[in-house]
Amino acid sequence: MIIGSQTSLKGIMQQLELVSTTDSTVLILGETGTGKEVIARHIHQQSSRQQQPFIRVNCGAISSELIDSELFGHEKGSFTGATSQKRGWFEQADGGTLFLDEVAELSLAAQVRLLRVIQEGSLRRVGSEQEIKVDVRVIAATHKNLAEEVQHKRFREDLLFRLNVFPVNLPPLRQRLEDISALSEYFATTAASVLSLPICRPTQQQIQYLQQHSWPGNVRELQGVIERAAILGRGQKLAIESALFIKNSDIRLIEPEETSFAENIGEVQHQASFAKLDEVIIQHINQALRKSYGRVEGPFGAAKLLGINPSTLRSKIRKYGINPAPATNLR
Ligand SMILES: Nc1ncnc2c1ncn2[C@@H]1O[C@H](COP(=O)(O)OP(=O)(O)OP(=O)(O)O)[C@@H](O)[C@H]1O
Repeated sequence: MIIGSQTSLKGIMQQLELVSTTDSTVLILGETGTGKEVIARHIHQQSSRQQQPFIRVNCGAISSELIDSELFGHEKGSFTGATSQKRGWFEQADGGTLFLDEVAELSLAAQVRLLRVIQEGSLRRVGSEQEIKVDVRVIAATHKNLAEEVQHKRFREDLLFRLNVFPVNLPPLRQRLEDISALSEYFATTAASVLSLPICRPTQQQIQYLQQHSWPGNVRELQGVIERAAILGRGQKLAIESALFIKNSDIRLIEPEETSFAENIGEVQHQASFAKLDEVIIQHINQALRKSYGRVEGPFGAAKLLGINPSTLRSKIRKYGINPAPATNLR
């Protein structure tokens, strides 16, 4: 279920309708938690490959020594530890879709080989001279600014051109506040079912409260907050203020009590009324970071805007767990 397909994501969904049925490579760009994988799966499901495998590979999670073998497979004995022949992700996705998540994390050497497979539609397993034909649709995603990565020579320009046939820019949640209501309702319903609790829907006032948050973790963060709110509310209400408070404040505030977590809820809710100052500070810092494109220091940095020392700002960023990265679209 893609929430927002009739609102903030409507334009994107219309584009996806056009591209899904083709075999075009798609590059999905967006901050962490904006729904890149959700979109990749949707493209696959709308394509003629829907009955074939959809394989997701987190390129950032594989060590550079193993990446070739993981992507392209290997022959028995091709390196120490290669005790048997192995088909790589490309071969496993044959006929279907390979979703290369965090593609910017690939080493430059792996990028060369990836480009070759995409262009030629064939690969060689590690330790083999034999060309194997593969029919794979590639969808790649990253939260990084690839143009910047190319500039810093961390990403190959030719691969970017090849991947960037059809770019999809997913906006961060703070730029699609109109979806917070539907997303919260959806997550509240799924949380209730998972937790076997009665469904509690967010009130209008709670939606407005949620819309004031900056959501550096985007939809994933909202999902976590709503689930926590359902637990804290024990099936009677969504305890949203407490859920956000626990996330943003020092968790030790509620730990010293020897009583159970559930018994602490009343206390936490009482403390939550004092949490607003933290919330304001976080939002203000986020606003300054957005204005300064994530720069902390320097004449155009966020510290200057806020009138504080960069080191003070850094310690606040750490304290509040703020993500200082700017919006990462291809510019
Ligand atoms: N539009 C949406 N409708 C419903 N659920 C969504 C939507 N967007 C994201 N989600 C949910 O939010 C969570 C994060 O989404 P997803 O994993 O697709 O994000 P991502 O951008 O791929 O994250 P990362 O960059 O960290 O890999 C998932 O649980 C997903 O189901």
